Amino acid sequence: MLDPLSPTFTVDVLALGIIIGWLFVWSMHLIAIIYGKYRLHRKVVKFPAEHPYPGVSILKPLMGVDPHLLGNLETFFTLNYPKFELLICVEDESDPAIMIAKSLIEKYPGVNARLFIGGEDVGVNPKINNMQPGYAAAKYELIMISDSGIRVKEDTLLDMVSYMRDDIALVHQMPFTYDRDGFAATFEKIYFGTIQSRIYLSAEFFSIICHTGMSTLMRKKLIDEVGGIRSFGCYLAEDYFFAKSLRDRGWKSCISSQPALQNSGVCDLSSFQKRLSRWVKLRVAMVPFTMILEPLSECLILGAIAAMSANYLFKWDFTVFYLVHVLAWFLLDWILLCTVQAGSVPFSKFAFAIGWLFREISGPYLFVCAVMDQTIQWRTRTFRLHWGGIAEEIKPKIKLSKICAARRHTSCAASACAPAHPTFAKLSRFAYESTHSSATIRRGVRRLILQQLPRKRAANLDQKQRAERSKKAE
Ligand SMILES: CCCCCCCC/C=C\CCCCCCCC(=O)N[C@@H](CO)[C@H](O)/C=C/CCCCCCCCCCCCC
Ligand SMILES: O=c1ccn([C@@H]2O[C@H](COP(=O)(O)OP(=O)(O)O[C@H]3OC[C@@H](O)[C@H](O)[C@H]3O)[C@@H](O)[C@H]2O)c(=O)[nH]1
Repeated sequence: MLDPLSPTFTVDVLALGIIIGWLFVWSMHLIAIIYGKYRLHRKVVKFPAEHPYPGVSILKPLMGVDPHLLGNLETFFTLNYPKFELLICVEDESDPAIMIAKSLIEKYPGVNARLFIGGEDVGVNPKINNMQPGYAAAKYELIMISDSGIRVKEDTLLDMVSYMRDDIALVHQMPFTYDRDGFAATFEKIYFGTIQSRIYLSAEFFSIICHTGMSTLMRKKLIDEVGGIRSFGCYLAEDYFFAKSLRDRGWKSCISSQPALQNSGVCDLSSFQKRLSRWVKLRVAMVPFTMILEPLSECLILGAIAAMSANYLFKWDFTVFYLVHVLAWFLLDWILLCTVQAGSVPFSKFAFAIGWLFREISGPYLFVCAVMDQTIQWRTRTFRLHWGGIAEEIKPKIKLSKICAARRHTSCAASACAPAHPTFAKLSRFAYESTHSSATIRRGVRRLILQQLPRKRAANLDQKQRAERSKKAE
């Protein structure tokens, strides 16, 4: 029994609290697996004939090109849904994504698709600024926001709309990944299919807001009620605040049955870790309790403190407790991943073990690094977040005209490579994610081209640029 007068009372309570928290996390494992099996990958329920489908305006904010953009975007042109429009938004008039969008618009004249170039400066969030002209032109009652790296199945929109019941205002797809090759892709799938799915499905089960805005369907009139998407432009995590604003007005949100298939052509460990680190900073600023709970809910950390507590309270062997804890966690993560994938994963169990260990070891380290650094880098811009989630741009975007020159360089180089050539992805990432000056970008792009293109092609490219420059000088 706990005795408040005992000198060890505080330690006793702490140890007991840790064991209760540890049991709670195990219940989250079970909830995620059971709820995931029940909620995900269900057959799409069609509307009865007398009930017309609501129209959907799909906003596609694009920035830059990667080797999968064409294929991903094309899946939206082949959606099986009776009434939708595609509003493709590109901020920069020299962005090569425009060419891709135009080629698809031409290829599918039967699809109601329009291109909005230039964006509108309505806040700090560049994704909102980019989408604003498209949003202003949207004519249907539902809007879908879908990021550039998302791929859809023919019936994805039907699936999402079927969850938009009378009391629901927001339906989102739980982030997951499309099957791709390579260790980075394996790592991404493991991250989204284990830790992220566990939190997402448990939060959904307990009706806690946990909305990532890569693929979201919302009632437009409810967003218009608070001034449209421009009212969320002061936040970087507009997705969380969309859900919060609707929840505060008494509306519900839910996940759809199909998880989101992220299929960006830029798939490497460093970009992914940067993205996760940006998300950690957003979460900590918006929901500060995650600063404590997030590291404490990591397998290796929680296992260690729970083993110490069990050893202190019940004299159980630390090492045996810890090893059983890690093994059971690993097995439940495998089951959850298979549940979210709904089929076999595109890698071996050995690859899973390596990827899982790497995720578990790097997760806490990444978290600490993210919390220590106050600034947020998103594509070409740098921001600082204030408590509550309001963002401020601290390093203005590299001047448009300058970065355009670097981008022209990139697309020129890209057309010289085969589209699937790894150089293409490298060049895109370099030019679009870089916060260096445009001269540095140009130098770097040039170095990459010279390193990786066959000599003759590189020389041609160089000659072409020199000719261009002397023409300009004239
Ligand atoms: C006793 C254990 C409690 C566990 C607390 C776990 C804390 C969170 C741990 C890991 C985070 C995993 C990722 C969750 C998905 C969020 C992805 C994301 O960051 N997206 C942002 C960018 O798009 C977006 O702006 C953020 C949206 C949601 C942020 C809110 C996160 C809070 C989640 C808390 C859920 C606790 C569920 C526990 C159930 C009782
Ligand atoms: O400057 C930018 C950056 C991004 N975007 C667009 O915003 C979308 C998401 O961008 P990224 O893929 O870089 O970022 P993430 O996947 O991390 O986004 C995620 O986290 C931040 C949230 O605000 C987003 O809603 C969520 O999708 C893309 O469609 C991209 O084209 C812009 O339009 N302009």
